Amino acid sequence: MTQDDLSIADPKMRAQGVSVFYGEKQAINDVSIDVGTDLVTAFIGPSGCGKSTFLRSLNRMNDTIAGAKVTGTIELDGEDIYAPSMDVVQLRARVGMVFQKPNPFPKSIYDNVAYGSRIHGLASSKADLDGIVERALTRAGLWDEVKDRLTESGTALSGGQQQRLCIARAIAVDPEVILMDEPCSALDPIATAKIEELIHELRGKYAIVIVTHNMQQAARVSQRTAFFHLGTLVEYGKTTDIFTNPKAERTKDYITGRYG
Ligand SMILES: Nc1ncnc2c1ncn2[C@@H]1O[C@H](COP(=O)(O)OP(=O)(O)OP(=O)(O)O)[C@@H](O)[C@H]1O
Repeated sequence: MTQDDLSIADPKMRAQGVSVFYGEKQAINDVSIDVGTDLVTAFIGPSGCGKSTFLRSLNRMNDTIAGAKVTGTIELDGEDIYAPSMDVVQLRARVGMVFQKPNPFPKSIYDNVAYGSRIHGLASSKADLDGIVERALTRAGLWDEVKDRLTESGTALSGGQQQRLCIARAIAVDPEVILMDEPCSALDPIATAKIEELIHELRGKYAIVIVTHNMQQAARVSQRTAFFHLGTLVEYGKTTDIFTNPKAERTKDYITGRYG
């Protein structure tokens, strides 16, 4: 793997020698990567290269897939997230996830955002919870559009609004990292632009990792890019370097559209 001058002195997350298996099949092979606190990191690569698999290993979502096994180490602030003592529910609050297809709960807009805070007991009163919901919706750029319809179902919103609702739901529990798995792939260009804008605004508040098929999107939203191919991390570097001066032949071929 080619990796230079990444200077992430104090990484939020550090993966070392990570491999992921589905039964006998190995989907990720010996991947090591640091995720920076104030950065947006994009995972790119052709379909099936393992981007989503690796992303899911960062908050143990692969635990929910029968037969999936992760080896190597992944740390959050230096703490092994696969240690037996790790509380997976807490972990997933600290490392939140936004999926490809917006997946609001069939509950009110308010309850969607309040859900995690209720589970984790983060609010001491109704007024406190109201504040958490308003702050999360504001941060997700949705408050003005929904403040007068908080009791309506989250599923009644447009696709782009639903995705911002899911981002608000992730934000509401005060995560440290937000993982986004192709968050715009089901959205039109206007809704996509809003999510990209939002990613800019959220940068610095959370470490963000985004899987995207769209190389222009990776170039627009991220400061670090990791290029995966056939389960390996081929190249990881500053986004500008990856797109203007890739070191590996395979990266060059991919970003110039020769495959994928
Ligand atoms: N639940 C699963 N069970 C078995 N194999 C899986 C499972 N999920 C993914 N795989 C396999 O692991 C490999 C990596 O898949 P993954 O979805 O991580 O790739 P990806 O790069 O995110 O692809 P895409 O861009 O198409 O979403 C593929 O060969 C895929 O078929």
